[in-house]
This record gives sequence, C-alpha cells and structure tokens, in this order.
Amino acid sequence: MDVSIIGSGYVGTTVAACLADDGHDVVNVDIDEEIVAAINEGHSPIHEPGLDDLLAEHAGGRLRATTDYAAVRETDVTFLAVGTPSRDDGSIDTGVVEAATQSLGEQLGAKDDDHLVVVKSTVVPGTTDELVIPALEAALGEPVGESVHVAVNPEFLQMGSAVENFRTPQKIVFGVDDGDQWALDRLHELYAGVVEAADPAVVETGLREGEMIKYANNAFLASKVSLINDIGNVCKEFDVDAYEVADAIGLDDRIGERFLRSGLGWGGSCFPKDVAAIIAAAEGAGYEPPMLTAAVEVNDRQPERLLDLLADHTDLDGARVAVLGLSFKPGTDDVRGSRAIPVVEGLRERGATVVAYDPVATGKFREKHPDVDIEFADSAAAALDGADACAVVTDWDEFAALDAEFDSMASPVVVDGRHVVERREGITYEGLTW
Ligand SMILES: NC(=O)c1ccc[n+]([C@@H]2O[C@H](COP(=O)([O-])OP(=O)(O)OC[C@H]3O[C@@H](n4cnc5c(N)ncnc54)[C@H](O)[C@@H]3O)[C@@H](O)[C@H]2O)c1
Ligand SMILES: O=c1ccn([C@@H]2O[C@H](COP(=O)(O)OP(=O)(O)O[C@H]3O[C@H](CO)[C@@H](O)[C@H](O)[C@H]3O)[C@@H](O)[C@H]2O)c(=O)[nH]1
Repeated sequence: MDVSIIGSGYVGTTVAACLADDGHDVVNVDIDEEIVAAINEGHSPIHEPGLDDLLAEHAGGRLRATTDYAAVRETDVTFLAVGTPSRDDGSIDTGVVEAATQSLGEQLGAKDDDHLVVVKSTVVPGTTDELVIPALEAALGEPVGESVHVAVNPEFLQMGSAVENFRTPQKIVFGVDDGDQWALDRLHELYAGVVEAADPAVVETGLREGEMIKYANNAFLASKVSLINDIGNVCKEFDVDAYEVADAIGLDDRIGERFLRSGLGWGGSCFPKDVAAIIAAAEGAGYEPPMLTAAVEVNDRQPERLLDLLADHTDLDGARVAVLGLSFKPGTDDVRGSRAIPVVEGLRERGATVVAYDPVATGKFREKHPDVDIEFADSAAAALDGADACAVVTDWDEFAALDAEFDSMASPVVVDGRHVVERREGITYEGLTW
C-alpha cells in the first residue's frame, strides 16, 4: 500500500521503516527539515537499534521523507504519529494533533479516491471523535465515513527495542467506528506482513476503546513498577532483597515476571505523560483514580530515596558525585522524563558537583537541559575517577562490567538505582530496594 506518516519521531520513523521493509511504499511528513534530510540520506534521526540499517536499505527506494503535506495525496493511508505532550497540569496537549489534522484535511479535500486516516498518537478517549473527526470534516466539507475513514491504532513499542517490538507485537489494536469494515480491511492489509510473521492477537474494537486500551496498558505497567517499588522499599526496611522476592512472585503467572525491576522508577516519554494525562482526563470527567495517583506518588519519591542513601554515606555539600546513566532506560538516547533529571537536580541542590556519563545520551541531555550545571565525562571510568560517590541511574550493560574502575574513586560509595552493579569488596554499596 502507499502509506504516509505524519510525524517522524521515535514512532513515525520506526513504523515507516518497518512498513517499508514489509513492502509498502512509505513517505514520512515532518515539519523538521533536519529529520527529513536524515531519513532521505538513509540515517536514523534517533538512536534505535536496527533502525539505521532499515533506513539505509529503504531510503530513496520504498521510503522517503518530506516537509510537504501534499505527499499524502499520493497515498491510501495516513498515520498521525505526532507528539501528544503534557500541559503543566498533566492533561494532554492535543495542539500538534489538531494542527497536523488540519493540514492533512486540507490535502485530503483535494484528493478524489478513498483514504484512511489512522490515529497512532496516544490520545485520551474521545479525542478522535471530538477533535480529529470534526477537524477533518471541516476541511473536507463532508462527513467522515464517506470517502475518508478514520481508525485508531495505538502503538505499544518500547524504546530501545522499537523495531523488534513493531515486528513481533503480542497484540495489534484496530479501533474503528462501529461497522466500518472498509477501514478494518485496510488495516488488515497494512499489517498483513506483521501478522503473517509474528501471529499477534488482533483486537478489533471501537475508537474510544482503542484509545483507552493504550492508556490502560501504560497505566497498568507503570503501576506494576510502582507497586514493586513500594514493596521494594518495605524490603529495604527489613534488609530483604526485593529482587529475590520479585523473582519468586513472578513465577506466579497471575503476577508475571516482567516489569518487576524495582529501583529508581519509571521515566520516559510515555509512562509519566500518559499516566498524568489519563488521571487528568478522569478527573475532568468526575473520577479521581486513587491507584494511579499513588503510582505517581511512589515514583516521584524514588529519586529522593536514592539521594537520602547517598547522603547517609557522603556529605553531599561540596562532594563530587559520578552519575552513571542519563537516558531514561538502556538502549536509547531519549532523556525525556529520565530519572537522571531529579537525581542530578537533587544533587546540585545539596551542593554536590556532578560528573555524568552516558554511552549515548549525553548530547540529548545537554540539548534538553542546557541550564543544568554538570560536567560530562566520556567514559564511566573518567566519571568515577576522583569521585566521592556514585549514583547508578540507568541499567546500561556496560555498568555491570565495571570493577577496578571503582578503585579510582576518592571514596568508593556506590548507590545503585537499577540493580546493575555487583556488590564487591572495597566499595560501600547500597541498593535502592535490596
Ligand atoms: N516514543 C514511544 O516509545 C512511543 C510509543 C508508543 C506511542 N507513542 C506515542 O506516539 C506519539 C508520537 O511519539 P514520539 O515519541 O514518536 O514523538 P516525537 O516527539 O519523537 O515525534 C513527533 C514528531 O512530530 C513532528 N511534528 C510536530 N508537529 C508536526 C506537524 N504539524 N506536522 C508534521 N510533523 C510534526 C516533530 O517534528 C517530531 O519529529 C505520541 O502520542 C506518543 O505518546 C510513543
Ligand atoms: O521492571 C521495570 C520495567 C521498567 N522500568 C522503567 O520504566 C520505564 C519505562 O520502561 P519501558 O516500558 O521499557 O519503556 P518505554 O519505551 O517508555 O515503553 C513504554 O511506553 C511506550 C510508549 O507509550 C509503550 O509503547 C510501551 O509499551 C511501554 O512499555 C523506564 O524508565 C524503565 O527504567 C522499571 O523501573 N522497572
């Protein structure tokens, strides 16, 4: 099929490259000229394993990028994959979705044959019905469901394994207006390659249900991590290793072994904003969700607990502290919502000097947080050299291999927020929940 994707960030670029690899002709439309140029040159605009290879293979062939929305007229299907950030009160900011939908509608008004618009951005229930469809109808001058159809198809990929997740999903969700078989047929055609290769469950549902499934998925996973962190904090009080406990309870398949890694908590571009958005949406509708609010509260406290543990062993005022890891998780250069931010800010507030190292995220951290006063080291060894204490923030594999590097610390205090560094003789080691 001929596919256009509006927004070429983490999701739009991954989906475009994977669909091109499945044999579709794909065009990415983005307002950012640098991103467009990178894709056309066959380079990934983001660090994501496997993406560079796919772009190198398909750019200039089945995949291209442009800033010109007119490209959508040459396609059968358009994904909306633009960002849906948080407003200051946590509620979803749909401004970009609205702007992109209007630009899309103007182009579709000038197209003769049928078209499917697929909302892939994460949006709160009702957004497609109350914002996307009316904006399209205003531009088209006709009701949606005649020549232009609308569906929601939330994305569940994880950063750091996005390409693999898109290719081998456990489920795909197709949300359509009741009875819109045409839209469902197009979605099945689009995903035929993925379904054939990975045999995922295909959930056919309504527009609002499709939107809500995405929030429920993220809220459940974020809450699961907060629950194991709450339990982990209790474990720490009793000198019990929360990882041994988690390994055991994870054997009960009603609990499941994944997302039981306790420590510094969840960050990223999705969990924090999506949990906040669904809480705000629920409150707007008259329901205050206490479990979700508690999940956020536990998460907000974990960085503070790491700082307290550091302070138990080191006078932080004037200390030089090595921070290992800046990305919100390993395998990505994304620093949005990273737990490194409250850790670094907390250290600075307590008068410490911070020297940070991350294998890939230093550039993004500098770019997004130009005002945070820290030094950046070009290796973990360099960050540790002469440091009075060390905070492990991201579970990069290379931190697990650190050993003699700790010997060059002025005072070898290590507080591990991710259960990645081995306890060893010669270092004062504290785990957050073990
Ligand atoms: N990042 C993830 O892992 C992930 C996973 C699943 C779902 N999601 C959801 O997918 C959506 C996109 O997330 P992302 O992380 O890819 O966002 P992103 O910020 O990385 O990318 C958004 C892109 O949209 C472009 N853009 C902004 N305004 C535009 C416009 N008017 N027209 C065209 N392009 C425009 C930006 O330049 C940017 O490249 C969000 O709703 C997010 O919640 C993200
Ligand atoms: O046991 C765990 C698992 C995760 N995390 C943390 O939780 C955050 C999120 O991790 P992960 O879910 O792996 O990363 P994302 O790429 O943000 O993916 C989530 O958010 C995406 C965007 O909505 C969804 O598509 C994915 O399904 C969902 O897992 C990270 O800070 C992790 O360090 C833990 O602390 N303990």
